[in-house]
Amino acid sequence: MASHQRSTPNREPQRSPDENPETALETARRQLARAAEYLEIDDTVLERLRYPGKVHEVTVPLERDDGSVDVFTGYRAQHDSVRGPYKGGLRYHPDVTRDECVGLAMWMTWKCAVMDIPFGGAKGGIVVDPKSLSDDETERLTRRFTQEIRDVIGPNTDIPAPDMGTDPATMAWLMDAYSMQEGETTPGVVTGKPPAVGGSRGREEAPGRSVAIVTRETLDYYDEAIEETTVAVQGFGSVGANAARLLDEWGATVVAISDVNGAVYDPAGIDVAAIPSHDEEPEAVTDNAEGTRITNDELLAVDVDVLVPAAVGNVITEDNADDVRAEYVVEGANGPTTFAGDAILAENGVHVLPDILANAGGVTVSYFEWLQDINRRTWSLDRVQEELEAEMVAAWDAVREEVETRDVTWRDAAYIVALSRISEAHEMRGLWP
Ligand SMILES: NC(=O)C1=CN([C@@H]2O[C@H](COP(=O)(O)OP(=O)(O)OC[C@H]3O[C@@H](n4cnc5c(N)ncnc54)[C@H](OP(=O)(O)O)[C@@H]3O)[C@@H](O)[C@H]2O)C=CC1
Ligand SMILES: O=C(O)CCC(=O)C(=O)O
Repeated sequence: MASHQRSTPNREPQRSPDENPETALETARRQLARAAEYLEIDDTVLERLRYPGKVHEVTVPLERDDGSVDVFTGYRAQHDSVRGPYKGGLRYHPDVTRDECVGLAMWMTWKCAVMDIPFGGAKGGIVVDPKSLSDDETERLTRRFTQEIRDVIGPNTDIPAPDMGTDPATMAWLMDAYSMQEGETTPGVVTGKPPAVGGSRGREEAPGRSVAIVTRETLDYYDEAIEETTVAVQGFGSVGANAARLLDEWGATVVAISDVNGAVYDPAGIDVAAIPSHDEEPEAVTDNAEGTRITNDELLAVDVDVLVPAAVGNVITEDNADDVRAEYVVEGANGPTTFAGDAILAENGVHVLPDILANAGGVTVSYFEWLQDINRRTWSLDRVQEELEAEMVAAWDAVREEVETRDVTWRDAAYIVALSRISEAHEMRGLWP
């Protein structure tokens, strides 16, 4: 094991779920408990799923451009690998915590299962504001972080990918740092790389594309014409910008978008293709989009048909869920709705298409990328988009079937699909070595 790395087995004190209910981990555990009520899952399997398999905490020193040294903390939480290698993104953000990584890793386990992808769930990150780093500093930080987690990642063990604050360039540095240590080029260790170094065409836009596909299928199911639909999107990064642009292309009117500094609202529609995404130019929405300036909180309450929260977690809570006027909430971000907020939306008849389904295009194309890497093949963009379309429609349909047969919410239905597959795999493999 690399120096500075501390692996902690499952030693968390048993706490009531009422304590600290707003964390990603508590929300994930409450959602798990709720979905389990619909299924006959072995208690020991259920208890196991409440905890991560392992959480790795590492110290990452960084030499700044001026020669000074700062020290950052990084995590890799590995939740469950019963269906395949751990899989999930790396987040560079000042609010990254151990518990947040564990909650996000749990969601990855469910997400891969709802898509029927042979991967488990992981998530990691570094507690850092990426905007405070130069490109050279980001590269050095990423290479050192890779060195610290090298022993616990690999193409058959745990395969990282981008998340908030990381991008294809970050993944290329990770792949290079890992490959240098291995002594051979190992593209399958990470996904979301640039196509020049084994990345898949279409990966960057994939989570936004899946948000758009899930929105389209759902509107169609409820007999709503997409051309008559208005949409508000919070966050204009990999997920938000691509979702907004596709929905606009398919005929919807995007009336509100946002970045970290606030939102812009124009009931006549915003030309989303003309606004740079976060990857192209951070904070570009409030600098470029024309319309009325509103806050990110106000965006959640805009009178639209579809609301796509695609930035940070915990934005729809018990305090503001009643203000949501959209009929459909399609979760682009991971965990944008708290457990209490979700209950209010359900009571108000709002259809919530959950994150583990809606933004799963990212990990699905990551799976395609991994297949291309380990088989040394390259797929065309058309093939990636066709296969993503087919996978998303199949997953949406499996969830729709549970919605209809059990008369449950879309979130509960997605959890039922995922948990059935995971618990069956656990029961077949057995708990003990
Ligand atoms: N990237 C991926 O493959 C996937 C990401 N996700 C999830 O989607 C969400 C967004 O990720 P991604 O698009 O990659 O992130 P990016 O870093 O590409 O973009 C994030 C966007 O959100 C804005 N933003 C940041 N903080 C806030 C805030 N507090 N309030 C409102 N807007 C904010 C940013 O604004 P600014 O430009 O001003 O900084 C930017 O527009 C996350 O929850 C992530 O976990 C889910 C599936 C896959
Ligand atoms: O592409 C991946 O492996 C995971 C992306 C991710 O972190 C997510 O879906 O939340």
